[in-house]
Amino acid sequence: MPRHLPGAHELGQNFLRDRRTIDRIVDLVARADGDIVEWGAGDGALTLPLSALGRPLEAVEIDPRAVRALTRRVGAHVTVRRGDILRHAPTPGSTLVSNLPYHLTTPALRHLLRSDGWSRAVLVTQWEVARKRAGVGGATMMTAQWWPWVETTLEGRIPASAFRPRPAVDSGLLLLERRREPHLARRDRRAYQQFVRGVFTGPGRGLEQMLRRGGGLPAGAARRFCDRHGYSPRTLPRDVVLAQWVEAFELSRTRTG
Ligand SMILES: C[S@@+](CC[C@H](N)C(=O)[O-])C[C@H]1O[C@@H](n2cnc3c(N)ncnc32)[C@H](O)[C@@H]1O
Repeated sequence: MPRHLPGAHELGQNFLRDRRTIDRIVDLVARADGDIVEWGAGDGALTLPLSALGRPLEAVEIDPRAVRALTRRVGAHVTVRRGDILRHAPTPGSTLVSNLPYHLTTPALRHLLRSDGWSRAVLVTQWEVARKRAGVGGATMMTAQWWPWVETTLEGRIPASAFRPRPAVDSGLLLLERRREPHLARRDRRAYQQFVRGVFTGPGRGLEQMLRRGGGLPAGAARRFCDRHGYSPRTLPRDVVLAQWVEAFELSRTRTG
């Protein structure tokens, strides 16, 4: 019996067909040196223009038909590998590029953030995801958890008409850069991320209560923190900006009322 191969839709195969968008992505990648890693190469819409930069390029793709076809079209400095992006570790110092398959956006972002190798990432995601990840109109828990180490910038909107087949929604172009000078030490990452999770998921109606009950801040410290930054009882964790997350985390560790 033939082995089942997932169809184009199941694999999130919405290929980029817009020259200007492809050029913008290549331009963002060209601003840094080092190896390039592409997650989800598909038919090479990005792989081939990226390969013209002449840098070592590793392209990972799960669809064996696409891997075979693309392998025939690239030069010796490009490796096309069949693999799962959720298990792939980008090489140290690399720039990671991906027009992410829609159905894997969140796990792929999580996997990317937990991988230590890459230094920048240029990503295409659904528009709403891109806005949220960049903290536009409020930060998500994942954004806040990685903010001290990774800067995320929304580089623009990509119309649905730039893809084939055409998806239901527009996309966004995201640039993630690992900070050269992080706002917290690497050794604090686990504790900081647990603190942010505690505040986001903590019981309470507004930030002050959530800082106390979810983040463990003494009552007086939580109140003074909110007063100092003009946070009202209706302020939510998503309204807190990077510098104040770091400050609240430091306060949670001093634990003086
Ligand atoms: C949105 S398409 C992008 C294709 C191409 N890079 C482009 O921009 O036109 C996503 C690609 O990821 C591939 N893909 C889906 N799931 C994958 C996985 N778990 N690991 C590797 N590639 C995957 C799909 O087969 C598809 O080629």
